[in-house]
Amino acid sequence: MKIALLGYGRMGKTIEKLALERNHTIVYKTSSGINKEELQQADVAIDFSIPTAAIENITSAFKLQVPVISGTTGWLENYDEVVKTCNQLNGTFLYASNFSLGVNLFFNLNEHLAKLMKNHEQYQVSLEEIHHTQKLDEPSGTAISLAEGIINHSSLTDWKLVEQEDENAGKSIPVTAKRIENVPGTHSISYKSAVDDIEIKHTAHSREGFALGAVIAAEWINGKKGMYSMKDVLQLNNL
Ligand SMILES: NC(=O)C1=CN([C@@H]2O[C@H](COP(=O)(O)OP(=O)(O)OC[C@H]3O[C@@H](n4cnc5c(N)ncnc54)[C@H](O)[C@@H]3O)[C@@H](O)[C@H]2O)C=CC1
Ligand SMILES: O=C(O)C1=N[C@H](C(=O)O)C[C@H](O)C1
Repeated sequence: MKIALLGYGRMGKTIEKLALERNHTIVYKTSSGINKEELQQADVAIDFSIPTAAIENITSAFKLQVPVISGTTGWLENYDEVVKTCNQLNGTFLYASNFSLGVNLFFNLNEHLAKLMKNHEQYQVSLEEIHHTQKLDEPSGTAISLAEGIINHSSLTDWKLVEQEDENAGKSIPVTAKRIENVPGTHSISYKSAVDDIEIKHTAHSREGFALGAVIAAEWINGKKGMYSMKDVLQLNNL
């Protein structure tokens, strides 16, 4: 498969290594803006760039009829607009806040736990994410997805970025974001009562899991039309 890498930083480079190991070819890579002639050589584009570039990169791929995978976080307030553009331009799109198999299983576990805890209001839920100090956005896209998973199954209505996890966030889920040198991505969800705590946690040991998930998604989407998610790729819909 011929792949275009839109964003050639930490993730772009890890994806390149895994894609080559899986016998794919990188036909185009960019760290600034799009060259249309080069992008249209690709079977699939993979965007891991920066929040302010993602929408333009994704839209360029739609216009050229190149299926696009995006893992860039920090632009999700415009997600509905991008879905509209994808439909108007008959494009192909898959966004995931986290492409690793482990985190996608963890998303499922989080929703199961939220359902279980729904009627036990003596437990206060909170969410913590830890990432490397170069990360541009906070909270992480993964933390937002986890918060949405809890909101879908509880009486909480929103999430709120707070300094301290015990800060009163009202009907919102308090989310803390810590930045520590070289941490690839750690997410934990705690339910705390006066007498005990329940906690689930996912710790990425490197970027390889994210990159492998993105390449698997690119292989899966090649030749398809429309909007998809990692639930489609990993067939996690009916768990
Ligand atoms: N969904 C997932 O599984 C994961 C998502 N991410 C997200 O992916 C994004 C990239 O992460 P990293 O690779 O760690 O960041 P990075 O900072 O190492 O790489 C971003 C690259 O994008 C380039 N860039 C800037 N403007 C551009 C443009 N107009 N077009 C193309 N490239 C452009 C930068 O020069 C840089 O090389 C972030 O938003 C991060 O949150 C990161 C890891 C996993
Ligand atoms: O910026 C990162 O590094 C990561 N970003 C994603 C996010 O915002 O959730 C995924 C992963 O945690 C690493």
